[in-house]
Amino acid sequence: MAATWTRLAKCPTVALANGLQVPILGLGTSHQGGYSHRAVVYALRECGIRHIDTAKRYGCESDLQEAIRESGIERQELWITSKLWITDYGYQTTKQACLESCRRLGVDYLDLYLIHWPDGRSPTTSSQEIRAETWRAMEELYDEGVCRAIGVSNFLISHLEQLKEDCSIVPHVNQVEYHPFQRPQELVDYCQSQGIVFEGHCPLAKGAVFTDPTITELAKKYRRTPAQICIRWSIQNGIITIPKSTKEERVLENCQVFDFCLEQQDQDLLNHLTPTRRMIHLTYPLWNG
Ligand SMILES: NC(=O)C1=CN([C@@H]2O[C@H](COP(=O)(O)OP(=O)(O)OC[C@H]3O[C@@H](n4cnc5c(N)ncnc54)[C@H](OP(=O)(O)O)[C@@H]3O)[C@@H](O)[C@H]2O)C=CC1
Ligand SMILES: O=C1CO[C@H](CO)[C@@H](O)[C@@H]1O
Repeated sequence: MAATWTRLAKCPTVALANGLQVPILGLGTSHQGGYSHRAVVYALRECGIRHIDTAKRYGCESDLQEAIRESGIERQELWITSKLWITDYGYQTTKQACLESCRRLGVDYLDLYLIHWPDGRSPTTSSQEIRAETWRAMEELYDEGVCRAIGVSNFLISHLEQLKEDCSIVPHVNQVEYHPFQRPQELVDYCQSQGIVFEGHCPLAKGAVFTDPTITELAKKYRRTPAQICIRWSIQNGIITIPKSTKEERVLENCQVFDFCLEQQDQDLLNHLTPTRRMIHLTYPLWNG
């Protein structure tokens, strides 16, 4: 176990526009597939994970408080991201939802708070208006120090362009689906040009990439698993990645990605892979740029 910790202690970070450093590898905690207290404690205590991605929607913020407490890891050593769910969009509700997430997590600040999806739900206001109002509350949460960084998730270029008209703080992060089958390069480039850090979610495409012949061949070549190839690929592209597993042995496997390197030709292969399967969030464009 100590060896893994040593490797993760060297886990690179990605700098946000305000200078904060985000560990490039985090742990996802989506409700899909369930929550495992043991896996989270194991990730923190035994694997050296210091970055947790969660959301009100996942329903596990209170469980995470318990896992963090049990891990014994100090608050200031952790990077905790949570997200505002669509039913809370709006000025007052956003502020309240953030404080409630903090309370459930047992923290007095979040490292990063994201608007989970671009489309809020309100019968009376247009989405752009809701987003602007919501963002104003996010900016205040940032100014008040409740959130050390603020951002968005699943925003397309059009959403970011609209938000630009209304915001005084540019989102620090845009968290979007990113794996070898879904490579929104135009969006990645746009974010970079605006000083927005692009973060990848769903890095294993929930397992769909594991049977791809190119990925399985690379796994054989490097004597690694398909999951490790995908995680390493994201890291080598400089993209923050947050795989989730409820199994301790897989959490460990997903962390063992700092002791090998994909050759440039193999990185390029994955950067140009033709997806063999359509993935999640089907309402979104399929990117393979
Ligand atoms: N902002 C957003 O809208 C979204 C954010 N996210 C975030 O990204 C995180 C990761 O995405 P997620 O949707 O969970 O999916 P992932 O791409 O991380 O895949 C998770 C699935 O892969 C399995 N798995 C994990 N590691 C391995 C391994 N080494 N070998 C084989 N199978 C493995 C898991 O099963 P098992 O548990 O059995 O190991 C689980 O079924 C989320 O948990 C969430 O935090 C995700 C989707 C949308
Ligand atoms: O983060 C996520 C995980 O699951 C949700 C579905 O309930 C998604 O909407 C979301 O993007």
